[in-house]
Amino acid sequence: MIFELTTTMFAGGLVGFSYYKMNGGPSNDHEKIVRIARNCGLVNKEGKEIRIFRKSKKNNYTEYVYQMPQGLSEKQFLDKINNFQDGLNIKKTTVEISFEDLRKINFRGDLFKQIKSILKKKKKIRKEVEIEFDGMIMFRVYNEPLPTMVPFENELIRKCTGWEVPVGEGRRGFLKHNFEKKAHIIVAGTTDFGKSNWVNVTINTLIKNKPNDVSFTLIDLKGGLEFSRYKNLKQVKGFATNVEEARDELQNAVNEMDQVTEYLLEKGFSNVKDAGFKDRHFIVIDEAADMAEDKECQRLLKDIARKGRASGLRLIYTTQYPTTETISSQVKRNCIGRLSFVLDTTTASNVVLDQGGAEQLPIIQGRALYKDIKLIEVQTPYIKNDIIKEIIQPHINIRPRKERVESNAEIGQEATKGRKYTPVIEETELS
Ligand SMILES: Nc1ncnc2c1ncn2[C@@H]1O[C@H](COP(=O)(O)OP(=O)(O)OP(=O)(O)O)[C@@H](O)[C@H]1O
Repeated sequence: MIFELTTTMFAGGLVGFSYYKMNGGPSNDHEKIVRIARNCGLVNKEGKEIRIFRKSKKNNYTEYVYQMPQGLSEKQFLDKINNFQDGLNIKKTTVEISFEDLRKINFRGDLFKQIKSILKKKKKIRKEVEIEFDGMIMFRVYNEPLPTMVPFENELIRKCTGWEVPVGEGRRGFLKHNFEKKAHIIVAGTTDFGKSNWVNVTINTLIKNKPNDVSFTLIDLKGGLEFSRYKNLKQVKGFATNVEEARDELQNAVNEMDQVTEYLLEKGFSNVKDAGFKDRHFIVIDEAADMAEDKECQRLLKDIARKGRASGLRLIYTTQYPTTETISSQVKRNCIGRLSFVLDTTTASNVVLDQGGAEQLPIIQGRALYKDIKLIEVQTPYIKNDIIKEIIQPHINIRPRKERVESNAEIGQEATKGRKYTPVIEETELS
């Protein structure tokens, strides 16, 4: 009896809601889009507004396509993306109660408590919007927002082959960056939004998938804390924590690059891939702004950015201060890969992505824009310290790097005979 009463009340609620909608309640998303555009001044001088051309429901979103009045631009709409998003989300809540929930009610127990706990399932829906121009202005309104957490797991590593690394979960699926296609990448973003985490995701994926072919030069100008855990890995060729050391390590990389280039020229190959070289050497710079004023570092970096691709060098260039001083035009031109977490200004976004957008990202750690043909919003994977520990542990070389380098250089020489190494295992705190 009570069950019938409850379900009747629920059904009555639904009817009431439909009646409310029919009689001028909240408008549908199409009407809201038109109204928001009008309120944002997206109307041309003749007073013409966007006009609906097509609406289509897809798997996880609805697409609204409008004719754009002459005189307006895609950029004007993109600049207002937050207005559209907020406008579509005003008071948008729903109660997720199924008949199954109602069936489970124990009518002999505390009914009030049980109904209260069902109502707690009330879920806030946050619709997210994408705007694109393709002759017409297109709004994609997604049913579900992007996740705010994508854990880095073995499954993600398995999705990457060769020199691919995870970029993140986008609205149309999982996105990867391929260092064979885009050799160098700029990673920018305001402090604390996920640059170092993404670099860790990249380093660990490469160590897992290419343990014998990958090598790194790690330049950590934020005091060495971020990369110290990798210092004694067999894959780490160079390690720098200040500008002087960075200069030396960059010079070593350039010397290696010149030798490889010479070999390629001699043998008539145009790049290491054609020559069948398996190795790739990643120069990872955490906070490039700290060497912006060092002329020698800048010269070496430009050289690597320009010639490194063909000779197997890969550049990962991160900064929280993207300006024309911290990212020189030559570095930028040669870093085709771009990933940006939230930035303060449109100007900063322009430096990294050649367009605005990063300044409008939601304030969510790990949320970023990846530049492909278009900008793609992603939630980057989050890697935990224990996973890093597990991946790198088998590769820690108990001899300090400097001695390893000397040892390599002396292989086959008399000098190595009877040499005593002191095994030093450096315990580093994982941040
Ligand atoms: N992909 C992610 N998903 C969820 N949370 C994340 C993600 N990436 C980073 N975070 C959170 O943000 C914090 C800061 O991340 P990270 O150190 O990578 O930022 P950063 O941009 O490198 O900052 P800084 O420029 O100060 O070094 C992390 O400790 C973590 O809590």
